[in-house]
Amino acid sequence: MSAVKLDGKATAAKIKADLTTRVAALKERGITPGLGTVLVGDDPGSQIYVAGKHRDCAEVGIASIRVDLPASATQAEVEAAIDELNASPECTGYIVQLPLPRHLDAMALLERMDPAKDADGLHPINLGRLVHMVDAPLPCTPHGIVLLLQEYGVPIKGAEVAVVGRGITVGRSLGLLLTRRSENATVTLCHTGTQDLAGHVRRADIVVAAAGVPDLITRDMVKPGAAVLDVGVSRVNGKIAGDVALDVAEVAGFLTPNPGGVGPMTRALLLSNVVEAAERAQ
Ligand SMILES: Nc1nc(=O)c2c([nH]1)NC[C@@H]1CN(c3ccc(C(=O)N[C@@H](CCC(=O)O)C(=O)O)cc3)C=[N+]21
Repeated sequence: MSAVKLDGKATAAKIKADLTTRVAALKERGITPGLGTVLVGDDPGSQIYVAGKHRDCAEVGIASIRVDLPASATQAEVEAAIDELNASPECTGYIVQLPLPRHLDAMALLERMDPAKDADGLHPINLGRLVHMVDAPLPCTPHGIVLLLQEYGVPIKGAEVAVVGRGITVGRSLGLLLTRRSENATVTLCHTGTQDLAGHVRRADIVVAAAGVPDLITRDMVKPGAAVLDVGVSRVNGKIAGDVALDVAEVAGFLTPNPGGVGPMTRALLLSNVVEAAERAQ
C-alpha cells in the first residue's frame, strides 16, 4: 500500500490563485495589501524563509516591506521597527520572524504589534480569541493543515488526532483549532514529557508531527490508513529532515511530502491573513 500524497504545493497554488483575484479587486478600490517582515540577525534558514515570503507576495500582487536588523539589534531598535510598521498605511499585515536572538524579549515584541496587522496569528490577543473561539487571524501552519486535510476529504469531525509537539506556532495552536465546534476533532497533545508516544500515535486517525526531531514517527507507530502530516524542518547535512520516517508511506493512507507539504501551505495562509486584514480594513 502506498499513501495518497497530501500535495501542499498544489493546494497552496489554488489558494494563491484565489488570493490573486482578491488582491486585484482590492487594488481596484485603491487598496494594495502589503506584508512587512522583521528579520533580526543572519541565520541562513530564516533568510531563505523571509526571501520566500517576499517572492510569494510578488506572485499574488501583494506589496512587501522588508526590515532587516543586525543580530546585535537592541530591544528598543526592534520596538522602533514594530512601531513603524504599526503606523505604516502601506503595511496591512506583518510578521516578526522567529526565533529571535536570545537577548531580545520576544513576548514583549509580539505584544507591541497591532493585533489587526498580525499576519502570523500569533499575537496573544489573537491566540486569546482562538481560545475564546471568536473570529481572528489564525496561525498559518495549523490553518494550512486543516485546509489540506479538507482538500483531500480526510474526515476531521470525530477523528482522533495525535499532535506531537506543543510549540505555540504549530502544536498548541493546532490543538485549539481542531477542538473548535466547527472541526470537532479529539486531540491528544503529545510532547517530550509524554510517557507512551507510540501508544497515542497508534490510536490516531490523523498524526501531526511537529516536534522537530528527525524520524521521530516510525512505521510501526502508525495505524494503517491514517493521515500523517510532517511539519518537521530540521536540517541534517544541509538537507531538510522531517519528523516522519520515509517508510511511513507504506502504512499511512495519506501523507504530506516534505518539502512540498505543510511548508507551502503555511506560506499561502500567511498571504491569506494579509489579504483578509486588508479586506477587513477597507
Ligand atoms: N514569525 C514566523 N512565522 C513563520 O511562519 C515562521 C517563522 N517565524 N520562523 C520559521 C518558521 C519556518 N517556516 C517555514 C515556512 C515555509 C517553509 C516552506 O515552504 N518550505 C518548503 C521548502 C523550502 C526549502 O527547500 O528550504 C517546503 O516545505 O516545500 C518552511 C518553513 C515558517 N516559520
